[in-house]
Amino acid sequence: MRPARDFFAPLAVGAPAPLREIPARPSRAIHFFDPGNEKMAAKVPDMVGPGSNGPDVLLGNLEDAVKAENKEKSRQGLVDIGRATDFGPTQFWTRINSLDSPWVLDDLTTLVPEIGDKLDVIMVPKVQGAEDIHYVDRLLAQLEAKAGLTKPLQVHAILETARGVANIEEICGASPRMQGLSLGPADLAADRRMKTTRVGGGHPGYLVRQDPVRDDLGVPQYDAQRTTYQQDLWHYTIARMVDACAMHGIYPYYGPFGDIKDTVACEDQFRNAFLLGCVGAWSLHPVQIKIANKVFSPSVEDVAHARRVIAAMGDGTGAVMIDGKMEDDASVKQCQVMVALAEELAAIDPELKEQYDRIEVAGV
Ligand SMILES: CC(=O)SCCNC(=O)CCNC(=O)[C@H](O)C(C)(C)COP(=O)(O)OP(=O)(O)OC[C@H]1O[C@@H](n2cnc3c(N)ncnc32)[C@H](O)[C@@H]1OP(=O)(O)O
Ligand SMILES: O=CC(=O)O
Ligand SMILES: [Mg+2]
Repeated sequence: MRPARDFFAPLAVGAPAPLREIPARPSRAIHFFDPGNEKMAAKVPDMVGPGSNGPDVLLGNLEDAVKAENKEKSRQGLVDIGRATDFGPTQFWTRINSLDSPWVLDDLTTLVPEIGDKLDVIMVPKVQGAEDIHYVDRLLAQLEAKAGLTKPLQVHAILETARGVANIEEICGASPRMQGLSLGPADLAADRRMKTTRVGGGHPGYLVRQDPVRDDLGVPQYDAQRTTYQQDLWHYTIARMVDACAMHGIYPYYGPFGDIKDTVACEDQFRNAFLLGCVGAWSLHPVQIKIANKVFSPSVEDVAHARRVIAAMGDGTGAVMIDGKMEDDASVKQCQVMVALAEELAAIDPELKEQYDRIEVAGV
């Protein structure tokens, strides 16, 4: 067991000191691209920069969705992009191959010396427990020291095995490098033996049905028309993820939504995650970037309301009535979360800033 006083000690001589706090950088869309796919890679330079059209995070994916014969090409493509690109305010992440794969060691021993100074976060798939994070933690420290890096790399774990979900709290607290968790619904479904064939989203068979109406004699009419309500397959896991991340001061994300054409359901799934406490989601196709940017930015109406409550609450204690509703110490804290997020996003998104500023000018 590592005693508390050693938690923030570097794990290799010469490695940078771990961060005491994970910075709250906007990361509404984590946009996946295959760095070995020339067409996708060519689009990366135009996706960099402030504003609501690009993603907050560009992630070069080396794991699933990259064919085995292309692993090396994709890794080299990522190095080339990392070297050639000035990412400005856009974060640059990678998803390495899984820890039991034949590629991951080369991923880390190549990426850290070559582009470790450009990378912000390393996403680790199929994390099973704290032992996986400890392995990556020590190896990164050794590689950072060797490469002379001055900024520690952060680590993001994908929650996509039943064991990972069972060990969620220890994963979040395994290292000061831990930046966040993403739900990996596709692998998680397979690992749990769920009877689905989709990448995220809902399922029409997962529902509850209204009780049968009864006739005048009180006999239930089972065959009569009854409303059904589709339920969210991912509610339990997302809620667990949000609590574990909040407890450890790190950030929860919804993962992939594979039905690219169904932008409406994608928006719904992202919004559920946003309302429950997630800060972003993955985008697999350029069309999903805009959806994530919209959903994970507080609405102008919510920000206006939150500012009114904060102004009315003065020092933040007591109770007031606004529009017929009671507001007190607890609701003002929710409003502070909303306004703090709006301010973070406005700092990197000029279009949003203009919208949020307009309500201030209008004096709402
Ligand atoms: C369960 C998991 O692990 S999820 C994470 C792993 N999966 C991924 O990373 C998938 C990433 N996305 C993709 O591979 C692709 O978007 C696909 C396969 C889903 C769809 O690809 P396509 O059929 O080519 O989509 P489409 O024809 O609409 O593409 C339009 C253009 O956008 C480009 N494009 C598509 N996806 C991306 C992307 N993620 N990033 C950048 N450009 C992209 C295409 O290359 C194409 O370019 P072109 O106009 O120059 O020809
Ligand atoms: O990697 C993501 C997933 O859903 O699996
Ligand atoms: Mg996966």
